[in-house]
Amino acid sequence: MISVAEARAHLLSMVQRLDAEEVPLREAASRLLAGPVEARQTQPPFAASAMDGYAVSGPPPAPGTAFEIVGEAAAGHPYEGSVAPGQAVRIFTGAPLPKGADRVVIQEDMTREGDRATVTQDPGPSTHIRPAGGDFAAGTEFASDSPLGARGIALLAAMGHARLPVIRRPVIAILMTGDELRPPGAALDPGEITASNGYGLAAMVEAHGAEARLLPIARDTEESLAQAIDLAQGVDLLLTVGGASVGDHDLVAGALAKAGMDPVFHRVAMRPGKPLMAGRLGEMAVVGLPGNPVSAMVCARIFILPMLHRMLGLPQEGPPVERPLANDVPANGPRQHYMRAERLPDGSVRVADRQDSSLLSVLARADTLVIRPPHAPAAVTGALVPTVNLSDETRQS
Ligand SMILES: Nc1nc2c(c(=O)[nH]1)N[C@H]1C(S)=C(S)[C@@H](COP(=O)(O)OP(=O)(O)OC[C@H]3O[C@@H](n4cnc5c(N)ncnc54)[C@H](O)[C@@H]3O)O[C@H]1N2
Ligand code: MOO
Repeated sequence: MISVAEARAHLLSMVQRLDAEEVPLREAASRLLAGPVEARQTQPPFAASAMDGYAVSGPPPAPGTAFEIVGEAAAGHPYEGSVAPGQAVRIFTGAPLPKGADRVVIQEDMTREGDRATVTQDPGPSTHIRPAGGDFAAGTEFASDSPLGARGIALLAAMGHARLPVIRRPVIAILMTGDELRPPGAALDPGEITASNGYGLAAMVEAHGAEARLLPIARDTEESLAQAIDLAQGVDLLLTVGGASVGDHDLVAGALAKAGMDPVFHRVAMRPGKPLMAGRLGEMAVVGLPGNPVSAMVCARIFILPMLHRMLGLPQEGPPVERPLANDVPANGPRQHYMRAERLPDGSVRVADRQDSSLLSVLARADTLVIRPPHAPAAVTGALVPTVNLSDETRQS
């Protein structure tokens, strides 16, 4: 059995950053830019009025100064002439500043009668002008190593990008296996249970930028598994779920070997997740997750998300955060234990009483995994323990 760290290193070495593809701006949200892009234009493209008022030339006019109104400038409707001393152009927010104008006096500080406008109070020093390029100049670089969010999309739109180069979405096939499994909602015959973890895995990888393909549930026969593995050909990563252990009906490793998979490892000193296996099938990485729902979800959090981050070119997450325990935990056995826990308002973590790897209700309540290294001695309330955040699973930028 290899350690968690060894398994993670193997798994990361099985994938690499994917190629770029170009997508319309409207499809770029939550995608990763493949590299820096440059502003295609200057913003604002021209000096513009920031207020509704009168464009005039010269220093701030004193109260009582009168101007002759020679024209009008509105957003999208420039005034083509120029403004001479003593003249004013009626101007609205967003309009290009006319030639010769040095400032905008806001309309609250002026009064108008026909073609004359007179300053009624000190307009102060502000010019109320947005200079050309005040936001950014053509050629300004935009780079981001996190998924594009609303603010980035708005800026890239302003920079004039109708299409953007983004990292291709990894395609992940998810294959649940087992004669006992029925889809959610289907009636259960004796001995049958509802398949659950594949749906959770799909939600998790989709929240992190992958395209998930949930394959039809395979039966515990070589033919059914071979057929399902065949359906997955061409994806970046195949996740099988179940049938990974040592029982007579655990046929997945055999079926993958028969399909030509080069095994990389089988079994990891972790809990849950001992039967985890991995290999390469042509260009495709394959990870065999244990069938127990919590085992599959925990292994995906610990191993599949880092693989996904590598494929997307995202930085790997930092080291585990240490938090104080809110209750005592016993000494650990030989496998690294990822214990389901809840963060309390004071920042401490309460480890759940029941840690069986079939208990989805406990996992759903948890927001943290407390990491207990192999052979860790008992730890008491208040002791600092390394933790993994589970709420990241549903992050969506
Ligand atoms: N003699 C041994 N038995 C077991 C060992 C062992 O080392 N020696 N390991 C145990 C551990 S740890 C785990 S984890 C399980 C995992 O085994 P498999 O990957 O072969 O999983 P299955 O046997 O197919 O299923 C386990 C359990 O989970 C249920 N299941 C399976 N798929 C799903 C699904 N998609 N949705 C919901 N539930 C699912 C399945 O019905 C079983 O109850 O092996 C131990 N045994
Ligand atoms: O490793 Mo199993 O996943 O403990 O339940």
